[in-house]
Formats: sequence, structure tokens, C-alpha cells
Amino acid sequence: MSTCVELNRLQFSWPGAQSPLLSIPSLTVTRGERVLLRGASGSGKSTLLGLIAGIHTSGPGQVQVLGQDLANLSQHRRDRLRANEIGYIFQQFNLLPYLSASANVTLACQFAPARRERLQQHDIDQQAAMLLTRLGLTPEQQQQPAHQLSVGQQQRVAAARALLGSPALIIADEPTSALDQAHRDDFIKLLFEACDAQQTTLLFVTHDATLAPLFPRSIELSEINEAGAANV
Ligand SMILES: Nc1ncnc2c1ncn2[C@@H]1O[C@H](COP(=O)(O)OP(=O)(O)OP(=O)(O)O)[C@@H](O)[C@H]1O
Repeated sequence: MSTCVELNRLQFSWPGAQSPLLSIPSLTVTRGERVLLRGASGSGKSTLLGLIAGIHTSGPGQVQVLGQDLANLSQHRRDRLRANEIGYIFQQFNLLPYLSASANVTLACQFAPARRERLQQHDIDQQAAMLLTRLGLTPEQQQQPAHQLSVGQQQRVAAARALLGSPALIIADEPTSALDQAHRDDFIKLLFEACDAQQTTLLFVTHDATLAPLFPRSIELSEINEAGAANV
């Protein structure tokens, strides 16, 4: 099995902080895994996701994504790797409210040539429609502006946007925090099915320990972060 994400002796401190926020000796996520990363509010989950996505750069130590050491890449190449290989589902979804659900999804591939290429035999709009349908949106809902959709529907649009063009890794940062349990479990099931269909790795972050039984692998951040206890 090849590796999707590998951390080695990762250290990270925000500028001006008294002590490091993250000190992680090692973490490996193999391709195709479904991993839940749990941690209390403020423990550094979003920061860690930002390091893996190459949005922040780490101090000492290594962050490798798909075999590439992010510290050895220029900002431009990190941005390229993120656009092509990482689909990000944000807690607040970050949809453009006056664009249709469908247009929000296809926008993801605009600046991601490798994702567009992977779709090349197919029409991008058709693929977006297929994903939105698989995630439970009707054709009418797919044409509605995002702001007219329910929170659960917006979340599915955000998931389809992340999945379009089969990026290697989906990073989901607390995307279910606004849902009740039934909708939450339903969403996770659909997300697993969509990831399985395109062999995408899933790194799903939450503070909600009750999600753990739904995932084949669950990691508590405080158990891998040697700097953890001081920060929460
Ligand atoms: N841009 C930033 N500059 C400085 N400090 C930051 C920045 N972003 C986050 N922090 C600090 O880093 C710590 C961890 O924040 P982070 O958002 O990574 O935690 P989290 O586990 O994702 O929290 P939550 O579950 O509440 O979203 C917090 O103390 C926060 O104040």
C-alpha cells in the first residue's frame, strides 16, 4: 500500500506562542484509508490539516503528501499539489452563495489541471451532476443557488466540490457539526461510498468522539501529539 500522508518529527508553533502547538513523532496514512482525527477544541486539529494541505509551513520535521516533502516544494508547487490532489471540505462549507450548487462544484476544477484531466473523457457538468445525485441532491436542487439550500444540502455540495476530479485526499474539517445524528451518519455513509468509488483517502477531523465507531481508524490527537497537554 502506498502512503498518502506521512509526518516525521513534525513541530509547529504559531508566531509569538510560548510553546509548540504540535510535536508529532510520526503519523502515516496509507492510500484509500478512512481516518478520523479527534481532538478537543483548540488542540490544533485545523492547524495540522493546514500543514498537511500546505497552507502553513511547518518548523522542523517533515510533512510528506503523496511522497512529496512539502518543505522542498515552492509555494507555487504546494498550491498546485493542493489544488490537484486535495479536496477540502470546510466546517462552514465556503460555498459561493449566489452560484448554483452545480456551478459551485465545477468551480473546483477551474484551477486544478490534473483534476480536469482526470475528467477528460467526461463532461465536467455531467460528472458534477453524477456526484451531486450520488450525494442525494435532486436535479432541481442542483440548479438552485447555494444560499437557498438547507445546511445538509450545502454540506453535500461542499463534499461533491471536494470529490470532483478524484483528488487523492479529502480533508474534512468538522463538516458535520451543524447536523443532527441521523443526517450526520447518513452524510458520512455517502461520503465513504463516494470516496470508495474513486479510491480517495479520507482524513476527517472532529471534536465529537461519538463518530469514532463509524470509522475503521480513529486517532486521538493528544495521543500522537507530545506537545498536546499544554495547549488544551
Ligand atoms: N492563524 C493563527 N495564528 C495564531 N494562532 C492560531 C492561528 N490559528 C490557530 N491558532 C491557535 O492555535 C491553537 C489551535 O487552533 P486550531 O484551530 O488548530 O484548533 P482546533 O483543534 O482545530 O480547534 P476547534 O476544534 O475549536 O476548531 C489555538 O490556540 C488557536 O488560537
